[in-house]
Amino acid sequence: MTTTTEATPEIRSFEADVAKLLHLMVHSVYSDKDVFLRELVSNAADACEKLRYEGLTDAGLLGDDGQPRITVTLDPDARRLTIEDNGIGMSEAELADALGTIARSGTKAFMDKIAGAKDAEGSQLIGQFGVGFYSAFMVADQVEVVSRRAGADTAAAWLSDGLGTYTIRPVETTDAPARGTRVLLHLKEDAADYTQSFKIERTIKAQSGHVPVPIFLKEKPDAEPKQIADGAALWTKPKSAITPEEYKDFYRSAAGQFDEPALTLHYRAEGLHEYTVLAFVPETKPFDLFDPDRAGRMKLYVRRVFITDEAQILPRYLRFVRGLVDSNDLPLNVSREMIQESPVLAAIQKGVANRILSELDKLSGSDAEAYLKLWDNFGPVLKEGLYEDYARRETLLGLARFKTTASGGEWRSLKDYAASLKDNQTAIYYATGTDLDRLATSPQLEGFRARGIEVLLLADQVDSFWVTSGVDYEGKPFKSVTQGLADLSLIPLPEGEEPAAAASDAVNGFIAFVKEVLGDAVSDVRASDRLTESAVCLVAPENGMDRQLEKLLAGAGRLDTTAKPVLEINPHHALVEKLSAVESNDPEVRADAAHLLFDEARIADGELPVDPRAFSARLMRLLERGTS
Ligand SMILES: Nc1ncnc2c1ncn2[C@@H]1O[C@H](COP(=O)(O)OP(=O)(O)OP(=O)(O)O)[C@@H](O)[C@H]1O
Repeated sequence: MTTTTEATPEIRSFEADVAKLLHLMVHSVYSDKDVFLRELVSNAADACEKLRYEGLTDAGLLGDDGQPRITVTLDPDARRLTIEDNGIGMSEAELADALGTIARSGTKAFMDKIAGAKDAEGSQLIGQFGVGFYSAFMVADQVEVVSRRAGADTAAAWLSDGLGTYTIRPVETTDAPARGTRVLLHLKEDAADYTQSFKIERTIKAQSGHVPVPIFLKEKPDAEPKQIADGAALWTKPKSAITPEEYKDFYRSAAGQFDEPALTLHYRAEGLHEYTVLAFVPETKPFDLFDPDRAGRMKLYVRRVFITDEAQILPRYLRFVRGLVDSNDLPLNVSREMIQESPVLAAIQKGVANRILSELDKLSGSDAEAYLKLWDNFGPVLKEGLYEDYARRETLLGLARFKTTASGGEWRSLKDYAASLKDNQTAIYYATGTDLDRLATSPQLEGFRARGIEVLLLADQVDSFWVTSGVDYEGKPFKSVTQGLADLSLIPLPEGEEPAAAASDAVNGFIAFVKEVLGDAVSDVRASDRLTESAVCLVAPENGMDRQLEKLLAGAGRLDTTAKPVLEINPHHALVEKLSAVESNDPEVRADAAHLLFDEARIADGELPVDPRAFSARLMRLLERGTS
């Protein structure tokens, strides 16, 4: 065995984000500093699991120490706390890479959040962003990490006071764990109680009692280690032997969440394939929910050996589900790459996704309030499945809930909607936009309201995509209220109400005039049957793209050209009737009015006038006329 020579430690700076994060972490006063222990124990357990996995193909890595173990050692006299594992360990390069940067995406978002977060939220955030290790600096003013990678004959030490720089140096292997990592915390004065054994034992049992690696505690450096957690994987125990509290603790330590699970699912699948599932739906939104990679975090185990958390066990629209699947059938020595191809994994993926959706469905029936809360959090993500997962579309449509013009702010299902269809109603109508309140008052809805036709108000970005993907519900297509002709005349008005008379010749003449004036700016100008109060609105041409989707795609630079809208004019609006009566030999007023009506319709849609300067000149001209 060779040992390394003493060298001057090299001083390195933290990546800018780490330095900022450390500053935030140390200077925010979290009420719950205990999280650091959960993070370090969880890293130690991960390291043991990684070794267990690599040991499958390279038994030599385990040497004569095949039992994974985490040892926490207290030293009250020196005010020190050490967490040591005999896991995979880190080489010098890995140390610098893992403990000088932040690997995960979304760090910027995290920083913004944590800067404004309240105490409890702050500690919740730490685990979710893969910044767990740095939480050590909440309680320590110096942290030393000595590590020796499994199978390596060198060891290295990382040292930092968390103030912007760290050093890395090679150390003698005799000063390092025989294998794995030792994290030594020089505790701050006000964190001295983390050397009290009862406190550490209680905290570890509560936070990390169910990690699949046994944990030992040494009250003093020379004390006998005492086992405080058995490392028995919680999911292998029968359901009846697990308390809700134990599930919750496991969820928190495994998922890095600090809330309660909104739904806990624990079952064993038997038959063709045998596997155990322990999955949780969080009560609050994890912060990586809308990360661009949309990666799930379900872990895959094979007979209690952690294999990977990148197997994408669940479809991406279920990425908010946390937990694990432990398979009995996959070969233990399967490579991570091969797993993706495995028919066993495909069967697991199918089975688990179906089961989760059916549990959600059950919950919607048994506890509507809990379900709606869950929908409130994850509905926008689940709806991605409507255009990504054709096979489960019907199930997902059944799970979907909507705010509608008839729901008074509550959620409605499509079943509710279908039950209140009007006579002759052949489509499910919807309006898309970015803001629910604005949507509810959009002029395009007026005619539908007048006939008591319910309209789904879709304010999530994803809505524009699934509604235009050829979806239907019980044979009824989804149709935008801003698209094509409304055809409302076929649907009877409420009793006692008369349909509006046909547009007068003067109005028809005015509409033709507006069309001529606007020319190429619109694809058509026509009398509207969807307006009852407003004078004008814009809709998409019959076969045009939904206007909201068009705006989204154009905004993202994914459309070269956009369709010209149709300007619909309410033929019974008092202003329209008056304008129609303006002498046609006063073309200037009528032309100004035509442009202003078009601009007004654009403004109601949240857009700017075509030419803001011309708009204001026309408005001034008309106001002057009106007041002179
Ligand atoms: N005890 C350890 N043994 C081996 N590697 C470790 C250990 N502790 C930390 N690391 C390495 O440092 C990296 C950063 O750790 P950190 O706790 O900051 O984030 P993470 O564990 O990746 O994410 P999360 O906290 O969300 O689980 C880890 O990914 C791992 O590679």
